[in-house]
Amino acid sequence: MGRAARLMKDLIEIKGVRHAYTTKAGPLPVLDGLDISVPEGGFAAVVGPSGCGKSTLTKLISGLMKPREGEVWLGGEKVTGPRKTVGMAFQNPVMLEWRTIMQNVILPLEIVAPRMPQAEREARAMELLEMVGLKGFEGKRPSELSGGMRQRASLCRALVHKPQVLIMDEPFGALDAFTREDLWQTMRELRRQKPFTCVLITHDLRESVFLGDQVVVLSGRPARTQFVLDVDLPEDRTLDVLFEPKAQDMLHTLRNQISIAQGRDGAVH
Ligand SMILES: Nc1ncnc2c1ncn2[C@@H]1O[C@H](COP(=O)(O)OP(=O)(O)OP(=O)(O)O)[C@@H](O)[C@H]1O
Repeated sequence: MGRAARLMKDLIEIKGVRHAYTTKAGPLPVLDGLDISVPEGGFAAVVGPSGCGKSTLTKLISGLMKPREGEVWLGGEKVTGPRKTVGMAFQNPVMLEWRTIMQNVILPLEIVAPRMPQAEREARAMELLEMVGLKGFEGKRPSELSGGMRQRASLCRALVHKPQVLIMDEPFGALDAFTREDLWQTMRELRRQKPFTCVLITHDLRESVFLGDQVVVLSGRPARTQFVLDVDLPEDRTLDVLFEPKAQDMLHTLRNQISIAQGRDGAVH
């Protein structure tokens, strides 16, 4: 975790979480002993084998589901239901085509702050749209934007109500490599300008190291916290950092941990 984050209290605490889904074939254990702490302003990237329970984890943090065992705490309060203080972004940003980009971005404010004047809502949205490079596109319809631009707009929408926590489930997974790297930099810039606490689910180890200040590796299903990597890289990192030996070592360690999680022998394959 970063130096600033290290000094602060934990905003997200996941303690001994176990969860199983009820299926026709009986209970399907998905999480089996998850412990994750994210300090205020921290960024946890979560990686793990396919189907190990990463999306389930996002639902537990956001309060959309309750764990069968264990506890999830957010800002000193136990999570027992959906929270207004959480923002979410997914792989496929669902934008309403009959609304403009501006109208899509202010949507969460219409729900969580119904009495906020429209001008204030739009000012907040505009500030974010400018920060992600979408100034001038606020009047367009979602279909008039590229996939990367839609994902930028979706990040603005996830942040417009100033959530305590941003939860992202594979938000850059469907983008081409260059657009993805652009968005990584946008993410870091957004956090530099307006700090927030973040949990990112990803399959991309480079992304986890570039964006995270800790990388949590989950084991295969039922998942437990297998390994936590402290990403001790400069706060003002650029993409070049990924080519440096320190980052390469981290990527190598993570690759080995994923192999272990997949039930292999720990060697790089
Ligand atoms: N509502 C549900 N009912 C029953 N089983 C479910 C339900 N939701 C998820 N599962 C199962 O739980 C397991 C974990 O699902 P989850 O989506 O959390 O994994 P994941 O790690 O996010 O997957 P991926 O890496 O493929 O995106 C999967 O085997 C999935 O089929």
